[in-house]
Amino acid sequence: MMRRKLVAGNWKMNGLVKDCAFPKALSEALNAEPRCDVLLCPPATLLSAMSATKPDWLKLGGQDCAAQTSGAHTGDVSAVMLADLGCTHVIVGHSERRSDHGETNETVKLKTAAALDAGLIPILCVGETLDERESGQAEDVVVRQLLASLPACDADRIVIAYEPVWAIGTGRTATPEDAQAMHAAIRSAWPGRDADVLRIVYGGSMNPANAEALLAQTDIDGGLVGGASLKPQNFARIIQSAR
Ligand SMILES: O=C(CO)COP(=O)(O)O
Repeated sequence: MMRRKLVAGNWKMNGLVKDCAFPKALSEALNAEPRCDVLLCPPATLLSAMSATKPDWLKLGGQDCAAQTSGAHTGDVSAVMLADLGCTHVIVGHSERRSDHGETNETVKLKTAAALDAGLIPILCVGETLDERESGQAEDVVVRQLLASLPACDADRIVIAYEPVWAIGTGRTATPEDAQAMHAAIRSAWPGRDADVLRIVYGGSMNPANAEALLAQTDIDGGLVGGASLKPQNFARIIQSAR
């Protein structure tokens, strides 16, 4: 099964209006249209401006969405609002949302369902802590987290991001072999019969130096890139390593 790779940038809480020049700089750094899907998830404040100026091949996504569609939820942004701005994807259940905002698997499941209802492709994040890995429970923890956060869904309507918590922003990456083993475990745990079309991307200190080896693994269908997506040159080199 050939799954088209997806390289996504998660800017987290970084980026000001001046950074809307990023898509142009990225196009220049790439030189040619990418051979994989490329997604950028800037902060919600920049989505409208970027949506107006981005090239067609660059997809836009939110970093989170509310579980509800609209109403009295001060400060929240709904999946419908993201779709309205031209977003095609939204990250849900990132470990920073789980820890900063106390999001549970149940919350993440509702948000994932809201994204699907709005016609967005959720990028559902799962990952173990260092303690969980060192005590040999990583695969069990991740599979349990996935099944508890996943609403009924076809595999071609969702992306799973495996992001080991200990690898996020630490400069410490999972080895290609460990990441491959986890991605294979996620694929075997997929509850539907369509697991072969499920895209599973890796996140956690992915950079231009380690991307190629990670992306060459059979079950690694792309990357969710934090820090290295902030500079057009770095992000372009990761995109170029995805074939
Ligand atoms: O959390 C991440 C992407 O969602 C990964 O962040 P870093 O690439 O900065 O480690």
